[in-house]
Amino acid sequence: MTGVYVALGANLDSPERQLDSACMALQQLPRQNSFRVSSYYRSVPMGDVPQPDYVNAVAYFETELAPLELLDALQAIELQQGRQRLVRWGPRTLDLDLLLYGDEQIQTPRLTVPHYGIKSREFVLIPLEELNPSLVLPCGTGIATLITDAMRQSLQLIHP
Ligand SMILES: CC1(C)Nc2nc(N)[nH]c(=O)c2N=C1O
Repeated sequence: MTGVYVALGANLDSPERQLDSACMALQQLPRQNSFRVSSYYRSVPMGDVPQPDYVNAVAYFETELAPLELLDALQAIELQQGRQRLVRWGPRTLDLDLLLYGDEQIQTPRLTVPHYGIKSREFVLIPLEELNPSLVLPCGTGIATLITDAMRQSLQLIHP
């Protein structure tokens, strides 16, 4: 079993319900256990495409699925929940991004792990810290060193 962290994001079609459904689907994945999810946070859209605020969270679970099998499973859940890739960095019903796969560093045409935004996105770092304050990235950086007061103030806790 490998411990993995997945970022959840949604800003269309009842985003909180989208994340609830995604959490149910993640818990149904084969060969996984120890599922935990952070609180939900409201965040201002990153990027310059006008769109509604996001609801973000991070989930943790252990899996026997290989990285690309897990990626396929995440993309299937996104599609089941109506994900349409119309505009790059545009609004979406559900985004599931594989942030970390154990301590592995993966670089393939389909998958880069750790996720390229993991060190800069407050809507990833704050929920990650909630799940594991002492988390150290494969490069050796502790996530606690990456979080600023400005990041904390930019996110609004929705519900634990
Ligand atoms: C469009 C882009 C880059 N911006 C985001 N902005 C926020 N706040 N949350 C996201 O999940 C998110 N996802 C994205 O893909």
